[in-house]
Amino acid sequence: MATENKNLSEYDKTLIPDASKFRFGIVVSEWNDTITEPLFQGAFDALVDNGVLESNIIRWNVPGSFELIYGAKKMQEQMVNAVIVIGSVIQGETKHFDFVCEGVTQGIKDLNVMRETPVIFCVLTDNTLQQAIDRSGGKHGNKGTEAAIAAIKMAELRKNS
Ligand SMILES: Nc1c(NC[C@H](O)[C@H](O)[C@H](O)CO)[nH]c(=O)[nH]c1=O
Ligand SMILES: CC(=O)[C@@H](O)COP(=O)(O)O
Repeated sequence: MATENKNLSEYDKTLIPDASKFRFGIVVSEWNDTITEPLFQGAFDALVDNGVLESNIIRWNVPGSFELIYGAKKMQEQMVNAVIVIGSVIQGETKHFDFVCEGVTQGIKDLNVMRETPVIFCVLTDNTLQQAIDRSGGKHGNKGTEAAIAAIKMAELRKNS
């Protein structure tokens, strides 16, 4: 199902596990911060809306999405139940978009494979700025909200497995 058929901000609180005892690390890319800041706010608000204490949410910034890999790796070493990485990669004139997107995707995948702390992929990879706006609080909702719910569910799965 494409994003255009699903609002990223919608969730049923009755289906979300109790997150009041969980700690979360959020690593935020500074590139395209007009997009990554609303994504962070969406994630932060959703975590708090589901019982997470504000003091149990750690935020670190990194320069760009490619650095999310290292930031997430170091965040996994903190006492957190799950990590969320937040980035916005927007197509430019060159193939750099392809390499950044592939690199971040593979790097975050590797961290999920090699380590115990789940890392949630909240990295928008858009053709245009408008597509990014639409997915960071615009007409399609906020992917940060979606990522927060995924983080809670994966923290619960880790606790029970
Ligand atoms: N063009 C975008 C970048 N590029 C920067 C890289 O992520 C990285 O910081 C740099 O190559 C140094 O290692 N980053 C984004 O997050 N979004 C972009 O659109
Ligand atoms: C994803 C990028 O690195 C890209 O936005 C940079 O733009 P350009 O390809 O025009 O250098």
